Amino acid sequence: MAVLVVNAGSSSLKVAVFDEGLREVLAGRVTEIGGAARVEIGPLQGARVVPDHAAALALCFEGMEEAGIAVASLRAAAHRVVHGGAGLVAPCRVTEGVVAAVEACVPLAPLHNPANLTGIRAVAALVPDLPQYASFDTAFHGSVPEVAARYAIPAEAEALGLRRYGFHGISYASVVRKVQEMASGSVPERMLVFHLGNGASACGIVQGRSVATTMGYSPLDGLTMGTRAGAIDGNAVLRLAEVHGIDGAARILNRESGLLGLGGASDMRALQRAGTEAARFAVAHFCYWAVRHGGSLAAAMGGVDAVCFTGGIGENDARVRAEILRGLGFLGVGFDEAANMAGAGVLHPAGADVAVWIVAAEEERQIAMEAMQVMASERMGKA
Ligand SMILES: Nc1ncnc2c1ncn2[C@@H]1O[C@H](COP(=O)(O)OP(=O)(O)O)[C@@H](O)[C@H]1O
Ligand SMILES: CC(=O)OP(=O)(O)O
Ligand SMILES: [Mg+2]
Repeated sequence: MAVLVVNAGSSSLKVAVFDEGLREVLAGRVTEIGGAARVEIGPLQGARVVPDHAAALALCFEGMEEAGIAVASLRAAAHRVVHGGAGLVAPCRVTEGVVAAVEACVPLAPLHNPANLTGIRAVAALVPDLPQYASFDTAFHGSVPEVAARYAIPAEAEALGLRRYGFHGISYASVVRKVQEMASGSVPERMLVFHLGNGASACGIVQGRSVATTMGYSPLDGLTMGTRAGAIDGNAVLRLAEVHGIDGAARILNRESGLLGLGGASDMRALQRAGTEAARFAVAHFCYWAVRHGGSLAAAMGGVDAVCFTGGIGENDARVRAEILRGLGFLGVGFDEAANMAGAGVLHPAGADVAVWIVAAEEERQIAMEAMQVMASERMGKA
């Protein structure tokens, strides 16, 4: 009996199947969804036109069956849900109430929550009796102090739910777990973690708990991203809404900005290949703002003992890592150029005060572990 994990990102759909001993028996992904996507699921490999997340999920089921994993053998499905709002703060069983709460958060995470709901509904349609579970990207940031979570706005505005929730929490939790495993139980006191994917954020983590993060009310704030603007003055948002209407402003800020708006492509690999002046500027903007925000998080922690990179760009793009690490040199961060180019796990030189690591995000395993914990407590409740 196995657990199917569905991780719908803004531009990708990742699936994995874990057995009861948490061994990964299948991992697959569809990336660059929205056009000529790449498909890597068991025997299904190559380029395909995949217009949306529903089509990507259908391909995942096809690949799973072809790889010899029958849908009937699944014991549960577990999903990444990006925005859980104020109410959904711990992994849980998916009920109608949970679906309604995730639906209510769609305006807060327009690129993500619809894809997460697509996954939940597609699984329910295919295997109606399969128990489903959800883990929330917002949950890891429940430890952030009020001073970092609140905007300086009046109470009536705060009452609309306008506060900084933070995202990529499943990834940050998996990084903390993996560093803990690496260091046999302990984690560095102050960790600055960069999750650099299509969506990008950074997080200050003290004693394994989030104390500050760059994303806020929605996954739009903070770093320059694939198609999202990152931090922008509220009055500039109002001006865009005046000229383009609210939907137009939302489209520009969420889907047409970031690397795409500056450099003509949202995908870091494509930008690095393009090598045009605009592409170079977009990459420079990405790195500059990662450093600026990293400095702010370091200030919130009173210094840094370790820097970690994760996510598609953080794990794979040596040039971006080098640029960011050079910018963080003032914090005492050093790195070995050859280790960085080789993509080794450990990037700091021997004897360094600040550790620098590449830690592959294990969102799917984290989600499976969390779902299994909820299942275990359900069994305890029944016993
Ligand atoms: N080898 C690589 N070199 C540079 N960038 C890469 C590489 N592999 C993946 N990326 C980038 O990672 C980003 C996607 O990250 P990922 O974490 O998979 O996205 P998502 O946010 O959709 O989960 C894209 O910009 C892609 O170009
Ligand atoms: C929250 C978020 O931005 O997720 P992703 O990086 O998968 O788009
Ligand atoms: Mg992602």
